[in-house]
Parts: sequence; C-alpha cells; structure tokens
Amino acid sequence: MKKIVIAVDGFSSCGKSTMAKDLAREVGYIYIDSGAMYRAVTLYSIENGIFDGDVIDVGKLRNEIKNIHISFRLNPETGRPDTYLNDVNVESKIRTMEVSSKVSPISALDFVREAMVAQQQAMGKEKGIVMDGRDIGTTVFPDAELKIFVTATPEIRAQRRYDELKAKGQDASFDEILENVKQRDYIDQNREVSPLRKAEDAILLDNTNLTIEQQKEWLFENFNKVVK
Ligand SMILES: Nc1ncnc2c1ncn2[C@@H]1O[C@H](COP(=O)(O)OP(=O)(O)OP(=O)(O)O)[C@@H](O)[C@H]1O
Ligand SMILES: Nc1ccn([C@@H]2O[C@H](COP(=O)(O)O)[C@@H](O)[C@H]2O)c(=O)n1
Repeated sequence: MKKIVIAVDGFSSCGKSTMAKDLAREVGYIYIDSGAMYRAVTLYSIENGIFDGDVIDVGKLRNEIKNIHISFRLNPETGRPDTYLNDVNVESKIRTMEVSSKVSPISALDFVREAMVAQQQAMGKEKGIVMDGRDIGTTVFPDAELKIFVTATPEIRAQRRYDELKAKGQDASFDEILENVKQRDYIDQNREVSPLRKAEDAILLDNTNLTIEQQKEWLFENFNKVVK
C-alpha cells in the first residue's frame, strides 16, 4: 500500500490529536503533534526568563532558538509519543494553562515558525506520517495527499477539555478554558505568518455532534479512499 502524508488542522481542542493518533496507530504511521512543539518553545521561554509577565523578549528568544531541540519518544506505558525538550520529558508540563495562555503569541513569531516548520518537514520526508496542527495542510505539507480541517463549537471544545482535566484530577475552570480556546483561535487566525486557515483542498469535519468512535471511522474511510 502506498504511504501518504496526512495533515489534520483545525481549531484548538476540537479532537485533532485524538483522531490523528488513532489513525496513525491503526495504519502504522508516525504521529506528530506539531502543537506540542510550539508548547515546548513556550515552556523553554517561561523557564529561561524570556517572558516578563506577558511580554516576550523577542531578541533573546531569536538568539536562543538554535538551542531549543524538540523530539518525540514513545512512552511504553501509554503507547503514545511524549514530547522532549532538550532531552527532558516535558509532556505534562507543556499541557498546563500557563503554557496554553502564552503559546499563541510565541507561535506567531516568524523565526519560531521557520525553525519548527523545517523540523516538521524533515520528519515527513519519508511519508507515512499523520501530523496535526494549524498550518500543516497550508504550509508544512501543501502537497499532503489527505488534508482534514476539524471544527466544533467553542463551548463543546471547552467542555471536552474541562472534562479531560477533571478526569485527570486537575483543577479547572470552564470559563477560563473557554476564554483560552477563543483567544487562541483569534490569535491563530489573525497572525501574519501561516494563519489558521482551511486549505482549499482540505475536507471539512464538524465533529460537534460526533463521538470519538464516529470521527475515527470517518477519518479511516477517507484514508482508505486515498490509499486504495
Ligand atoms: N468527538 C469527540 N467527542 C467527545 N470528546 C472528544 C471528541 N474528540 C476529542 N474529544 C476529547 O476532547 C479533548 C480534546 O481533544 P484533542 O486533544 O484531541 O484536541 P486537539 O484538537 O488535538 O487539541 P489541541 O488543539 O489542544 O491540540 C480530549 O479530552 C479528547 O478526548
Ligand atoms: N501547526 C501549529 C500547531 C500549533 N500552533 C500553535 O500552538 C498552540 C498550541 O497547539 P495545540 O495544538 O496544542 O492546541 C496553538 O494554539 C497555536 O498557537 C501553531 O501555531 N501551529
């Protein structure tokens, strides 16, 4: 069977990575969460004095971007890839509300995007990859054989994230999550470099009223149409 590149883009917390991971596991492809890479750069910035409150020291980050190495390694317990920042596992640290609230301004910086896109393109050279994010079908892999653009209402997305955090026993405020989802969507859609857009040849999926199982089947059917 031929190997392809699958780009899954869309709004924050709508289920992109859930779908992408399931498909990758089922068909034996590599899965890459490109959002985790921007989150890791944000965590580095928080931990290395690049933020003063919400203000970013752009010059310092520009000088240090070459020192930021991000990789993914399979976690044998979860069967899923964990994110490593300079060889340290940061998978849970990058999922905090602090990182979520600072990631979109970091990801709007042109030199940050250049560095991440170069790494993402290198990861997809051999094909057989499912990557999710915001600009995968438009910028990273404009020639991807299958492009999906996922959306759902902000309220349902915030509810899903809230339920997830609660299930993990973490403190969470629905209103704070909803505000963060809306704010990131706004910054992601309105930044100058590679804004969040549906690629013209992407298939739109509104999963507001779909279960995880239903969206998984939908994606699998679309994958089969392309590879067979
Ligand atoms: N169709 C669905 N119905 C209910 N819950 C869902 C559905 N799809 C995903 N979820 C849940 O919603 C939450 C967010 O999903 P996921 O992390 O896949 O979103 P994402 O789009 O990758 O988010 P992010 O933009 O932060 O990377 C998770 O808890 C996931 O289990
Ligand atoms: N290709 C991408 C992926 C993500 N971003 C930015 O990172 C933020 C976090 O991503 P999640 O997928 O974990 O929600 C997101 O809000 C974007 O600002 C990006 O710019 N490009």
